Parts: sequence; structure tokens; C-alpha cells
Amino acid sequence: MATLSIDIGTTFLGLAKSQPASLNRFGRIFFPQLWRRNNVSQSSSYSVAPAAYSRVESCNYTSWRRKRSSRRFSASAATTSTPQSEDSDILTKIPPDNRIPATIITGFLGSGKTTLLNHILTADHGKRIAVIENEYGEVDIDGSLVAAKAAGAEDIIMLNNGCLCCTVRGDLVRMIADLVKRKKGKFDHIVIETTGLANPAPIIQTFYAEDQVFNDVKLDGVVTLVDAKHVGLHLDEVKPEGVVNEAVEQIAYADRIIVNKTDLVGEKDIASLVDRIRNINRMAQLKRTEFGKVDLDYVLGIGGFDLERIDTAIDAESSEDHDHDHHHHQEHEHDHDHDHDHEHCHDHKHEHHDHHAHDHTHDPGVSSVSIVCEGSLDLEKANVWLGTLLLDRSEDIYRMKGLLSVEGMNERFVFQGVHDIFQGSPDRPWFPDEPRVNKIVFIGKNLDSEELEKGFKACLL
Ligand SMILES: Nc1nc2c(ncn2[C@@H]2O[C@H](COP(=O)(O)OP(=O)(O)OP(=O)(O)O)[C@@H](O)[C@H]2O)c(=O)[nH]1
Repeated sequence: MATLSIDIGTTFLGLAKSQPASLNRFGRIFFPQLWRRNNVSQSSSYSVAPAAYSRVESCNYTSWRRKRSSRRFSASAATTSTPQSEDSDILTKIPPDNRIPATIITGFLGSGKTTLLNHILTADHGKRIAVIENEYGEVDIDGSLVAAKAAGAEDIIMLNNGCLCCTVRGDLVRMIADLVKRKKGKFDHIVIETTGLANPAPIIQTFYAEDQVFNDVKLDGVVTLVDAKHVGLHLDEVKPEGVVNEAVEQIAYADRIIVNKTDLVGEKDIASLVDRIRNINRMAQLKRTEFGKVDLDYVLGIGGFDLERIDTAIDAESSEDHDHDHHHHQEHEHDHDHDHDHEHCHDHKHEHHDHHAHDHTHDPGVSSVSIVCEGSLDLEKANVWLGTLLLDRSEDIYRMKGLLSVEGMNERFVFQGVHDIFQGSPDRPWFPDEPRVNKIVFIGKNLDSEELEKGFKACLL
């Protein structure tokens, strides 16, 4: 791990240990230097380990990484001068977020991204939408998008000098800033269509790392199109060491998954594909479509990164794909690592194994682990556990969401993270008769469900 991360880790753990835990200090102790961000009214927290960006070999992150490094230090410094009084209840409220929402549409080549975009632009939803379209090479706005523009997109901007997740991310930042400057108040939502080969992670991180973007625009969600007929080939593709499988990554980072082109395959194949997708990402909602025809509120206004909606997301595994989930639950292989010593605590690990006909060719090792456990946490132990986990494993932990019960705290504590970008806040109070059930979902690489559950359980009182 980089020296920088170790320095910050020492500071982090030092702060966590040096302050006695108490209710009103909770927010400040919990990931203290991740908690505050200058000039932003939300209870937000940011930290990005340089290692988190080294995964995409082909991307040139050097200057950005340098910039991020210095931000880690400034975030840390800001925390030490937290101005709130002890009896302030500001941390128990998640303030309104009036920034312009942005949706990322991703999915492999030909999966139906432009088709969905056109559906969004031509549907009757009353939203004024600005589009940022990323194409490889010197292509112009394609014909269908011209039609879409005629149908009412507020603005269409082309990014065609390379892939958003690599060379043109600086352009994305400038374009968003320019769009906001020129047209603020004239549009309600930004939709960004990535190239089929984009890895969503660096694009997501842009929304947190760049002030120019962060101050005006909030990431609403990642919508991933999956080509029901062809995605299997891409999921199976074995990449050289250190090179990501974009098809897997696009599913792993999604808030909403659209299994498209279902007219081209049979029900059995769809069920098996859905099963496979759920193994990678159990946090996202999933729908099956033809020609991207979904209700607009399925893809816009998702709040995929909003703390207020954490419980919806972490309950998604029992609610998604209502029409078809009987297949899922019958066929899905659950690796139930229940701990029978503790009847209220269990984890589910959802990994690729060879129960699918083609899985044996490649195991990308990206899976979901969920921990559901009744009880209350020792604040200091939870701090150390989660902090250490982020420091050690943030490169492998793609996304996480959680809802925690902390001893001595009346409110539920909700958090979400993308690698080691972490946001957390108390939300509503627990109801008097409500069972204090903790729920955490991790999506990532090489996740060890037993280790995660053991670490979590050790924090319980
Ligand atoms: N049969 C069938 N064809 C579809 C469906 N959805 C989209 N298509 C077609 O698939 C082709 C690719 O769709 P696009 O929307 O351009 O896909 P894309 O993801 O934007 O493609 P790239 O930009 O090349 O990555 C087009 O010819 C669409 O008309 C579907 O549900 N069923």
C-alpha cells in the first residue's frame, strides 16, 4: 500500500481511538477525516486511495492521483477543526440536496444504450434533459440521436476523442462545468451515455473527486444495459492480469440493471443470466426489457447514492425482478454461511461457481456479500473495523451500503461507499418496537463472506 495511505490510516485510527465514543460525537468519530468536505453543505465524506485508480491499466491517472492525494490531507485537516457544538443535532439530519442529478448509462457494445436514451428523451416525463454522449473516434451524433434532439433533449454534447473512463475524463469535467454555467436552470437532469467499453468506476469517482462537478451535480445512479443474447460471451472473457472485464464491472457498479433484448433468447437462458447477474450484484434492481422500454422512474431519480434511500437498496435483493424472481430463488445458488451460534446473524455470499454451463471458463471473482444481523454495535470497534477494511481492501470493494444500529444512538446510521469514498450519516430514529437489525451489502472482488461476518460480529456488544 502507498505510504500516503498508511499515513492517513494512522491518522484515522488515531482519531477514532483518541476520542471517547458518545452519541453526539458519532458522526465526527466515525470516519472522522472522511466526514467533512470543505464548502459543501451535506454530510459527506471523501477519501480516495491512489491504489483505487491503478486498477485500470490503460488510464492515465497520474496527475489526478496527485491531486487526490493532496485532497486526502486537506480532508483530514478539516476534520480536526470540526466546528459543531456537542449538543448540535445537525448530524441527525440528512440535508436536502438540490444539485442537478446525473445518470450514467452504461452497458457493453450494442446492448441498447442509445435505444434506452432515445426512449428517455422521447417519453413524456416533463424533465428537461441534457445529454453527454461518449463515442469512440471521429463519429458524429448518430442518426437516432439527431431524432432524439429533435424530440426534445435540452442539449447534446459529444465526447468523441476517446473513452470517458480514460483519456477524456478531464473533458467530461469541463463539459459538465460548462453546461452548468451556460444552462443552469434550463435543464433538470443530465444523462451520460458511456462507450460500451467503459469501466464505470472512474466515471463515478469523477462526481466525488472534482469540485467543479461535485458542487453543482450529484450522481443519481448508474443504469447498466445487458444484452441478453451476447453478454455471456463478454462475462466469460478472460482478461490479462490486471485488466478489468468491463462487462462484469458494468454490472457490479449498477444501481439499475436492464436485461435487454429478451426477444432474442428463451426464458430459460434469461433466468440463468439473471441468476448470474444477481451473483455479481444483489444491490441493484433488475428488469427485463425489449428495446429498453422501462418506466422512466426506473432510470431517472433513482437516488442510488443517496443516504436516504439506503434501506431501499439494501432490501433490493428481496424485491427485484418481481415478475420473475421465482426462477431466481429456485435456481440461485446461495452459499449460506450462516453462523448457527448466533441465530440473528447471517451472511449470504453470491459468487460465480460452476453451476452455470459456462462459468467454469472464467471466474471474475466479483460477487455480492450481504450481512444481516440483529444487535447493537460498539462504536469504536465498528470504526476500527470499517476503517481498516477500507484501508486494506478498498481497491476490491467496489460498492457498499449499510444500515447500522449503534449502541447508545437513537438513530439508524446509514452509509454508502464506492471504493474508499465513504458517506455516512444518522438518519431517522429507530421506532420503539423496531428490531435493531444491521444490514450491510458489499459488492467487490475476492470478498470473503466469513471474514466479513466475523469482523462485523466482533463489533457487536
Ligand atoms: N432485437 C432487439 N434489438 C434491439 C433491442 N434493443 C436494441 N436493439 C437493437 O440493437 C442495436 C444496438 O442498439 P443500440 O441502442 O445502438 O446499442 P448501444 O449500446 O447504444 O450500442 P453501442 O453504442 O455500439 O455500444 C440497434 O440496432 C437496436 O435497434 C431489443 O430489445 N431487441
